[in-house]
Amino acid sequence: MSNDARIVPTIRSMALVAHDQMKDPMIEWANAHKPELERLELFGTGTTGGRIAKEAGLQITCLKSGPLGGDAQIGALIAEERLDALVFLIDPLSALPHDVDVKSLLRLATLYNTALAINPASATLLVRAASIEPPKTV
Ligand SMILES: O=C(CO)COP(=O)(O)O
Repeated sequence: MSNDARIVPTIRSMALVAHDQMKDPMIEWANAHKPELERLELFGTGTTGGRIAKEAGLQITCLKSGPLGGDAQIGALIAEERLDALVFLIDPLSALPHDVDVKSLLRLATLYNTALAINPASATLLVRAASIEPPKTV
């Protein structure tokens, strides 16, 4: 990825992940942003992705459930540079048995400069930005 692309990224693919307490907000958010999301290649962890497919009617590739390796699979997509953006609605009030996987995913998103939103407000700004074509470089 060139330096320009790292500063003004093009977003064509996005992963959607939500902890249990954040799944209802994720569904509400996905329904509110369906037109923008339909233009992207979507990936999701098992339960989040399944609910988005069913309750928002979006086409999404569902990986394993987060605690069973789904977070690691999303991290692998990032490491393979196959993912442009991640919306990860994190529950700030619960302890999670797979916290190491959550940390690893956030670390990889940071390392690879993946566009990242961890709450609905920033996710909205991210998906809006994703629908704007970046300026052409000369
Ligand atoms: O646990 C998760 C993210 O850490 C989400 O996984 P599910 O979408 O399978 O619930």
